[in-house]
Amino acid sequence: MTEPLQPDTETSVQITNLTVEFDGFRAVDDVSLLMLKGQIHFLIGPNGAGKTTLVDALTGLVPATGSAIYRGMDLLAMKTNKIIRAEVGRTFQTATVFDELSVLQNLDIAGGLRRRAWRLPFARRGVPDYVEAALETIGLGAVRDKPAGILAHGQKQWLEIGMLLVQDAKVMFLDEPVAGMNADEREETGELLRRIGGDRTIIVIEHDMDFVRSFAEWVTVMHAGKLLTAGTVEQVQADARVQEVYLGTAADAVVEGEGR
Ligand SMILES: Nc1ncnc2c1ncn2[C@@H]1O[C@H](COP(=O)(O)OP(=O)(O)OP(=O)(O)O)[C@@H](O)[C@H]1O
Repeated sequence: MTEPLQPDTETSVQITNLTVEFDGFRAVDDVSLLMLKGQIHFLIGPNGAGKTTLVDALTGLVPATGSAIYRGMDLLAMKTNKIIRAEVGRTFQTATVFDELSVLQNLDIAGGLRRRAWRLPFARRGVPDYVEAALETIGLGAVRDKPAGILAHGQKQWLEIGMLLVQDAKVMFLDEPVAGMNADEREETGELLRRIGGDRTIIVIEHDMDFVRSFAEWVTVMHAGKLLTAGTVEQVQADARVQEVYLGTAADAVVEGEGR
């Protein structure tokens, strides 16, 4: 693996030779890359490139070989609940909120995951400060007592991000957060990512290239399980191999060892 291109930034997760096999099929094939603190990092690539599987491996959902070092721990050797407690969280392509519970209750329960004790919100008075803060950050104060099930699609995604905030996730993996959103919602989501960035590491799997262009600080491109290339939006867009894989004309254009 080559050295980071931005040596003044701090590595958050160092992934080395990460491989996931399903019955002999390599969905993620020997991927090495760095995720830097304070950076909005996009993971792109055609369907089936292995993006979600990579995040599944980093969040304990599928077994993988290689290593993913975060705060001196190997995420690949940890179970999901331990990974959450280590302040690494994720959202899914389909929002996973509890529809019948209110926005506030969803946030409170997510906070409970971090506190370990499963303290249902009904049993308690008042709203913890960090829940209020998350509510404000995601802009859902006006619907705090509404059941999550009635939220618009975009609002559900923001609630999911709020659920990571109350867990105090320092590394957040977001799987296609703007899929199905209108232009205004996409813009608001991008602004939200900037607001919560700070000292967090934010990894976004995304197909919406306008969104990537507007908000990516770093882009990693995967293709057929492998790392194709990585760089700024401008660098990646100018890379002929990236254009080729998106056009489907260069299935064997993958080069190895181009992480940073
Ligand atoms: N549980 C599984 N068992 C077998 N194959 C799987 C499994 N999960 C994913 N795959 C395969 O691994 C490959 C990578 O899938 P993955 O969902 O990670 O791609 P992706 O880049 O996230 O694609 P998309 O953008 O369409 O979500 C695909 O060929 C997929 O069919």
